[in-house]
Amino acid sequence: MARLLLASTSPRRLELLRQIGLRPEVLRVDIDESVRPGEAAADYVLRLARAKAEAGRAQAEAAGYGPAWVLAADTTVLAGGEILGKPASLDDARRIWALLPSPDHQVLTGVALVHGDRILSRVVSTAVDFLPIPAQEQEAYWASGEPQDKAGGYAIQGRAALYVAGIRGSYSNVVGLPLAETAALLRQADHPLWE
Ligand SMILES: Cc1cn([C@H]2C[C@H](O)[C@@H](COP(=O)(O)OP(=O)(O)OP(=O)(O)O)O2)c(=O)[nH]c1=O
Repeated sequence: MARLLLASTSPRRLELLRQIGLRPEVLRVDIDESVRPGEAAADYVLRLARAKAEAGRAQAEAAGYGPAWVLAADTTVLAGGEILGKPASLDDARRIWALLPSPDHQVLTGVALVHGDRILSRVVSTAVDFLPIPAQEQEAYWASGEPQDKAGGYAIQGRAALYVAGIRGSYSNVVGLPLAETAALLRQADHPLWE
């Protein structure tokens, strides 16, 4: 049995993997997600994805799991030269939203896969053309509960679809896990996709 472990508590990532017919077990890992001074966005998401996957492997080994593939990812938004995480408050969200339509922004996801002593990883970037959120809609959007746990303070798969004029690149990457590229990593690590 090819045991796939997902070192992420993001319900979106689990849902995306299920969409392509995979049924991973979920591990909760906690790592420090602070950005290092001067760190580029691509380096940041790659470092975090790898750290989550390594932490997942350590946890799986401690729990006595047999051979497994441990998958992890981290998503962030790059706009106006700034790395934007999850908004801490409505004021913070307003500041972040103002940076998104300029005229586009990048969503970057780092993906890492650990198997045995190998670690495979890559970064995928999607450009999102984002419309300004009208001032009179901002409070209600915040109150919907959707922005709080999302990088950039919005969810393309949710209400914020109405602010997305278009994207260039992977849609699943924006939701938190680029599926084509993740499948490529799994094949590279000899994980049988469907068995
Ligand atoms: C831009 C955008 C982000 N997101 C989500 C994807 C990620 O789950 C989240 C970014 O936070 P992450 O830190 O990448 O992931 P997480 O905290 O949800 O889960 P974990 O750290 O346990 O792996 O933002 C959307 O769901 N839709 C979007 O349109």
